[in-house]
Amino acid sequence: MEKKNKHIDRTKKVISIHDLYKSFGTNHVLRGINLDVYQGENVVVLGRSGTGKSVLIKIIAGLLKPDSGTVNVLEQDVAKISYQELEQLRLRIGFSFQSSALYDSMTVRENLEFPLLRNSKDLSREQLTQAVENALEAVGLSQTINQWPAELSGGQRKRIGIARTLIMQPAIMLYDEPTAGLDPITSMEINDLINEVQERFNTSSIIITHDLTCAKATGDRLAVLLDGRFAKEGTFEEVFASDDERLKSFYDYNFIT
Ligand SMILES: Nc1ncnc2c1ncn2[C@@H]1O[C@H](COP(=O)(O)OP(=O)(O)OP(=O)(O)O)[C@@H](O)[C@H]1O
Repeated sequence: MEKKNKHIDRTKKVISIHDLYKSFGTNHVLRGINLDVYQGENVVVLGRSGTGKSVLIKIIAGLLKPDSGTVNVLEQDVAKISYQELEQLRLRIGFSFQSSALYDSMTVRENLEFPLLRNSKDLSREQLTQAVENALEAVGLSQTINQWPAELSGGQRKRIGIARTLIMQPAIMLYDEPTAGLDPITSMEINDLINEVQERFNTSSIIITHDLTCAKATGDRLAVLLDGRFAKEGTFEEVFASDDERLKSFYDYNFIT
């Protein structure tokens, strides 16, 4: 799918990270991260295994505390707000984890109802059903409503996981390795879905991956994490036109189409 870039509002920063540092003991993982994500923008964070991509999105979601620096999400400083405010903020952030993390003992319908029942207790049965049907329709899997996760393919489970986050109408989507473990065709479908979600719900997204096909298909902008900092930012073409040998070798080892 061609990306159009028309949806980005550069006057609104939904995520703004300044001079972020995070270490675990002597393991200095993030060493001066700066990143702005604009309304409607898909930003891909690329990096090799263990470079701190997951740590970064956990900090954005308030699941880990930074050692220093500021992390503003939807105009709130995640390190400074109260626990209650953080809980409210998290409701506006949708996570798509590496594993789709569906509950195997629940049908697709029950999996999707679960976050709604936990967070919006006064919904009627009709409203719940409507929300579930809308979310399933958005990911193209209306027919699976009464199925069990075990009956679905890996790609379908991934889509249901995305539907379960969409049901909360998030402003921000965080995708952690959305195409990991999927075949190339299914990966392409997930890439298309990420773009469709962006266009339909006007979300802003951070997509962390080392799949360059995914990065090229979904990223309005790429940021390459190397040695705890963003070594390069720009469009796919800008990043990989660079003379930096580290980027060249990343490209050579990872690009497959
Ligand atoms: N809670 C934690 N406690 C201690 N060390 C941690 C913790 N979380 C992450 N780390 C360390 O931080 C580093 C970065 O981990 P992270 O999971 O962010 O990597 P990644 O870039 O997401 O890798 P991958 O692509 O393999 O998922 C690793 O060295 C990891 O061991």
